[in-house]
Amino acid sequence: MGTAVDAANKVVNESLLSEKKVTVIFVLGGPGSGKGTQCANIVENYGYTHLSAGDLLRAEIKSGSENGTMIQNMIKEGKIVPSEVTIKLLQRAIQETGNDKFLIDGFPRNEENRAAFESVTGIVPEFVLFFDCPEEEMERRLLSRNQGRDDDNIETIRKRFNVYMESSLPVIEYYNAKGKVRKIDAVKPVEEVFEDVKAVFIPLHEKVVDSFGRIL
Ligand SMILES: Nc1ncnc2c1ncn2[C@@H]1O[C@H](COP(=O)(O)OP(=O)(O)O)[C@@H](O)[C@H]1O
Ligand SMILES: Nc1ccn([C@@H]2O[C@H](COP(=O)(O)OP(=O)(O)O)[C@@H](O)[C@H]2O)c(=O)n1
Ligand SMILES: [Mg+2]
Repeated sequence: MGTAVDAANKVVNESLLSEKKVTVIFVLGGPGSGKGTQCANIVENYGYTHLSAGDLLRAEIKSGSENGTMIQNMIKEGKIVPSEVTIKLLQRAIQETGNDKFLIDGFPRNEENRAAFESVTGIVPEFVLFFDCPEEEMERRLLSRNQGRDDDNIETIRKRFNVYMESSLPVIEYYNAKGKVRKIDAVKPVEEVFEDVKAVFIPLHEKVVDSFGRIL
């Protein structure tokens, strides 16, 4: 049961979100597991808005915000930025779009992220799409990503893997215990991984039509 403050926050945020029912899917998996790549495919096929927590943080650095230096240092060290910063960016992005369904990629990355998002927004994810990939494959992909990222070097990558094992996997376990994890074998080629992703999304989006052609 949440506290009175949690309940009050939830009411405020529900009204901020115009009491519209917002559908959220968390997209999780280690660094380099293919979250961003598959989110782009899902957006194209199923009309979700993709919100990458890492992209929002990098945009915040570029915008010259007062938090920029702190965020830049944490990313370089592979550390997780305090929830209040990331959640504000996610909330703003959710409110800016006209859409009502979102893929939230790379968030929550630790227990603090998870609990704060739930109490601040009142949003519970439909499910968690989890890209499961061995570390050596993720390392190979990150080292050849070539997006000019400060954190795609072997020293930071090792730190990110440690943070993933210690802080992010427990969040996936938390949702797994609630039956909310849809696990995808992410080591296969992009197209094959997307076939498995589609198998998760098709049942959500297929229309059931009766014998008169009416959508039920
Ligand atoms: N299934 C795959 N097989 C091989 N390379 C992949 C696959 N999925 C993504 N990649 C590549 O690996 C790198 C990391 O992918 P990305 O989607 O950025 O992962 P994440 O967002 O989980 O860090 C990118 O260069 C991407 O093109
Ligand atoms: N919820 C989040 C997500 C990312 N980040 C930071 O942003 C970095 C890059 O995240 P990302 O999701 O873009 O990285 P990938 O998993 O896509 O490689 C992380 O290593 C963290 O330093 C964070 O602090 N909190
Ligand atoms: Mg990514």
